[in-house]
Amino acid sequence: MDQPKNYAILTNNTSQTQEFVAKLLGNISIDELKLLQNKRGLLFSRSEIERFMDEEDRHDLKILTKDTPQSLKTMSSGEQKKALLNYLLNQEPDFLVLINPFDNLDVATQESLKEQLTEISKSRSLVHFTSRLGDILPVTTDFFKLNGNELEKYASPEAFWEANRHDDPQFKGTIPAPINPIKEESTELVNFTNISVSFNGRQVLKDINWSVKQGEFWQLIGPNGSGKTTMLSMITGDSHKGYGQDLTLFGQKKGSGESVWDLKQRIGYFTPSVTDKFRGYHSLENMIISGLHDSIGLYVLPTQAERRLAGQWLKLLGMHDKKDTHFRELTSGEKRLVMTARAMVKHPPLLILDEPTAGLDDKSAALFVALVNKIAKESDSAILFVSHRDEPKLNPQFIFELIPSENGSIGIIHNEK
Ligand SMILES: Nc1ncnc2c1ncn2[C@@H]1O[C@H](COP(=O)(O)OP(=O)(O)OP(=O)(O)O)[C@@H](O)[C@H]1O
Repeated sequence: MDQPKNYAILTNNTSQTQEFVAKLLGNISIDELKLLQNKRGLLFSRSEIERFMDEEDRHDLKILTKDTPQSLKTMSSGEQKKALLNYLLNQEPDFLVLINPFDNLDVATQESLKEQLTEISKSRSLVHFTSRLGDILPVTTDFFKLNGNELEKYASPEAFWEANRHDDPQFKGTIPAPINPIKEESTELVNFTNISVSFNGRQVLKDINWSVKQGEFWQLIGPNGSGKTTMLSMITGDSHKGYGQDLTLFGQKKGSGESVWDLKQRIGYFTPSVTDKFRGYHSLENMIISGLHDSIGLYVLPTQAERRLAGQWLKLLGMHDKKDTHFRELTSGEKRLVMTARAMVKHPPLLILDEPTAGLDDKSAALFVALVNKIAKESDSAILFVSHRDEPKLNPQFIFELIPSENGSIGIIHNEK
């Protein structure tokens, strides 16, 4: 039997991936992929996982999780992806369409998924849509780029790699100062002392000790399911697991009558799914100003000072000429830069960025990382950057690593990378 073809399709901010995948799975003829014509393909993507989560939530249909009492929603990304892949393989498709399969996965899980896909690629074709060059599988036989809806084929792997290298991005100018600086009395923003967390009798975090002080730049890493989201939600006030334990936030012991509103005031938070809340027609200027009011739209007329400040941020991002453009018209990379500016506009004592580069192409991710490094250097905000990926150019001062063990993850601190 001939070795099946394996296709890598590099995507960028212009790619209409969803439309293209719909064509491919709908058996609409695509010249460059004609070997897949009339074959049965199945989709492995984040959106599929979300669709199954929705089925569980709304219709109580446990499809991917039928063999476990746990819901898909509470599983780690690695557990969710494993469940989806098993489900798809059981249906014996001719080919698999993968969209950014390694996003949100830790290094070890990425490696084991890579091995599994390499094995699968021997018996069926893979069509791998990826925004990251580093994710391309060595078994790839045919290289493409998706520009808009057009597939561009490269004559050789060498031609592909040569054409898609990119230079390091730079921002010109400095981080704009806040209008009303927030005075933070406590030098220690976060303190976990021997914090442990269990879900349904299973311990997830064990004796976590961690202190984040003003102005520090931390990266929080750990394999899927190690408890990163659990820790973050204790900091943002979205989890009650901190009550009755020795958790202090901005100098106030958890459970001592602190208000969640007060907490939110001191934290700038960004995770890519937040972007979905902004579906209306918000101009970029209003988007940034709304960060001063913690609102989704803007309900009061902005002051001159606020408009000036928004202008300074947009200038820094190289989007000054787009101040009246609607947010929804931006590429996903641009949206994340604007959302980060929005989270940062007040200069909150703590800026949390949760998997902020997931799904971005290399160029947009590098630009995002350059912005974060700049914020770390030029502001007094402490930064907490959560990611699985080793973002090559990210310059955290400290890394907090969660290492799973049978009795829950323990935390280890590394100085710099
Ligand atoms: N509400 C819940 N009920 C039951 N189990 C939960 C709940 N929330 C989290 N878990 C479990 O706790 C563990 C830690 O989950 P958490 O989401 O904090 O990990 P993570 O490090 O953020 O993972 P990922 O990187 O995949 O997002 C996982 O095994 C998860 O299944």
